[in-house]
Formats: sequence, C-alpha cells, structure tokens
Amino acid sequence: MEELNIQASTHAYSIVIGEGIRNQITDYFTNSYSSIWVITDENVAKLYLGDVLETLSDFHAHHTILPAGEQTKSIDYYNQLMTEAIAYGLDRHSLLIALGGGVIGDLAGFVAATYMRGIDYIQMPTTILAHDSSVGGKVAINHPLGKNLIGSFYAPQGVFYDMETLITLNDREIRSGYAELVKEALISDEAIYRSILTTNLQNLPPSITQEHICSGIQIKAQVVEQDEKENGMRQYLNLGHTLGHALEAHLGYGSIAHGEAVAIGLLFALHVSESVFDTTLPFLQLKQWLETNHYPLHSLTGDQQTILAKMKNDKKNKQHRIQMVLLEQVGKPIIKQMTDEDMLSYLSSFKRKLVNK
Ligand SMILES: NC(=O)c1ccc[n+]([C@@H]2O[C@H](COP(=O)([O-])OP(=O)(O)OC[C@H]3O[C@@H](n4cnc5c(N)ncnc54)[C@H](O)[C@@H]3O)[C@@H](O)[C@H]2O)c1
Ligand SMILES: O=C(O)C(=O)C[C@@H](O)[C@H](O)[C@H](O)COP(=O)(O)O
Ligand SMILES: [Zn+2]
Repeated sequence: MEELNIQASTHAYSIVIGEGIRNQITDYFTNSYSSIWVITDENVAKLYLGDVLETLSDFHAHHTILPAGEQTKSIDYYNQLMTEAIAYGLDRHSLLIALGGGVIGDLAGFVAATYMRGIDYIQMPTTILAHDSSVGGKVAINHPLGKNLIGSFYAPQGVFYDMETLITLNDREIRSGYAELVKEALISDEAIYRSILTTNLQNLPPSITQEHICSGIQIKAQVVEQDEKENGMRQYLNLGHTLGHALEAHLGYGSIAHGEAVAIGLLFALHVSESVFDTTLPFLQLKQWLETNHYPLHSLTGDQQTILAKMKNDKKNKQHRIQMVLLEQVGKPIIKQMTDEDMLSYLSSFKRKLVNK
C-alpha cells in the first residue's frame, strides 16, 4: 500500500494506492456523511460496483450507472445527474464517489463541484489513465466545439486507487493510459521515460504498471501542488494535448481514446520541438514504440485547416494564438506561442513524417 498526500488550496487529501482498496474505503472517511452517491459506468458497474456498495452497507447509499464512453461527459448527462441528485434529496453533507475512469471522474467531479455550490467527492480510479485524471482537481464536461471547455478546479477529498481493478482493462485502455505516463516522464524524467519505452504493453507485469503509475502520480502531484490553477507550469501536463484534444473533437468524442489522441500529440510536440530548437529528440524511438504497441497513428486525418480550427479552442491559447508545450530536451518543457502559418506547416510535415518507415 502506498500513500501520498497532496496539499490543495482548499484542503489536503490522500492518494492511497494498493490492492483491494475498493473494499476498505470507509476506513478513510474523515467526515460523517448524510448520504453517499456512487456514480459509475456500465462496464465498471458490472465488475466492481457490487464490492463498493457492500463496503458502504452501513451508509445511506445511492448509485447511478451511466453509459460508458467519452460521449457521456456531456451537458445532457450532467443535467441528468443534477436531476437525480435533487430527486435523491442529497444535501450539502452528502458524499459523491466517482468510481471509474477519467470520464466518470471528470463528469462526477464537476457535478460535485457545482451541486449546491459544492459537495465532497472522492475519486476511485479504475483505469491506468485515471492516475492522471483523479489527481489535481480538474473536473469538466466537453462541448462539441472543444474538450473540457465547461469545468472547474475542485479537489477531491481523497483518491483510492485499487490496482486489482486494472487487470480487466482491454488493450486499448492500457495503451491510452500509458500515453499519459509517457507524457509525465517526457516533461520531467528521462530515466522514467526510458524505462517505460522498454516495456511491451502486451506483456505487462502488474508490479511494473504500479511502479509506472506511482511515478506518474508523483510527477503530477508535484506539479499541481505548485500550480493548482494552471497559471504556469501546470500547462506542461498538457504536452501532446493541443493536437490530442483537437483530434478527439475532430474525429468525434470516443472515436479515438483520449490517450491514443494524446500519443499522436506527443509525437507532434517532439516533431515541432526538434524544428523550433534545432535539436534531436527521441521522435523516431517514440514513433517506433507507439507503432509496436499499436497506437492508431493513422487516425490523424482531416485537412490542416480543420485541425487548426479545433486547436484554436484550446484553453492554453492567448488572444487566439496557440501556446504549445514543447521540449527543449526530455525533462525540459517550455511554452511557445505559435503562428497559425507555422502550425499548418508543422501539421503537414508531421503527416509526411508519420507515413515514413
Ligand atoms: N481531469 C484530468 O486531469 C484529466 C486527465 C487526463 C484525462 N482526463 C479525461 O479522462 C477521460 C479519459 O479517461 P479514461 O481513459 O479512463 O476513459 P473512460 O473513463 O471512458 O474509461 C475507458 C473505458 O474503460 C472502461 N473501464 C474503466 N475501468 C475499467 C476496468 N477496471 N476494467 C475494464 N474496463 C474498465 C470504461 O467503461 C470505458 O469503456 C477523458 O475525458 C480525458 O479528457 C482528465
Ligand atoms: O492535469 C492537467 O493539468 C492536465 O493537463 C492533464 C491532462 O492529461 C488532461 O487531459 C486534462 O484534462 C487536460 O486539461 P485541459 O485543461 O486541457 O482540458
Ligand atoms: Zn490528458
């Protein structure tokens, strides 16, 4: 069992990582709650909701099961959840539990942030990717024009990460989660980056995944403690997301997994960085690793203008100018303002480079 503490601006909270934690969460409750509301998706419900509800048997507990997938992170499901919260009679002393991946974490977290101007919630991540989404308090829903455009910063009361739940993830979700681990390593630590790139995602011992997840969470925790509201260095956690988010919106939410889109974005960030800083970064090495692990690099479709238009809705932008996270070297991120002309040109040279063997 590993435990890490994070100091948010409003309160401190723990991240507890280990096996079987879904059966022990009530040991960590610090407040007495009038009722508890578990929000999850249909896939996670089949696997783990029963265990969690059993753990909560001494509480007045409700649960809601939503369709799985990125389309659920929408204003329609947000509205449905608000109606349910009112119908259940939840008060300000209720606790919301987000049991699932980043979609459930982001959506349920945003409900917690806004229901009666904010109630307590905890994150119970069940995907590798959610090592990222469950930490740091970014909660949001999507708008058809852009990812996470409606949201808030709202820290959870705790993160309870049961490593046992990861054994039921399929290959796509393992790939997706690992993209964010590669991202965290790229912005901070060459040794971790190299360690991840020696792994074959089809043959991953759980102990190695846990090691990678713990490093990823430590990196993320250090960043968000210093810059919770993304006034500066937190933007580095957005490496790969300028293109990644644009691609998700362009292809239709859920057509490509978030991490798969981010993986393409990471490669693009290395491509642009090599050119801007006239340096050599591990572009080819990363491309090869992504190909070996079946990341859908062919998904970068659509003309450059269409992709650029989506990038223009990125939250990092200033006065309609794109701010990209680039790398001077592995472990040395920097923000650069880009012109539209440069972005169009980099997109087209990147597309050519993607098809070269
Ligand atoms: N808030 C943040 O800081 C932050 C960070 C990174 C990503 N995100 C967001 O997270 C979302 C992506 O999260 P995700 O990749 O976890 O997606 P997800 O929540 O859709 O989960 C992926 C799929 O895995 C299934 N699943 C979940 N846990 C499972 C398990 N243990 N076994 C089997 N199947 C399981 C789900 O039902 C779903 O079909 C995106 O919306 C992204 O924008 C947010
Ligand atoms: O925590 C952060 O900050 C991140 O940027 C983490 C990202 O992996 C995540 O996808 C986040 O939701 C993106 O934030 P956004 O502000 O670009 O929507
Ligand atoms: Zn992300």
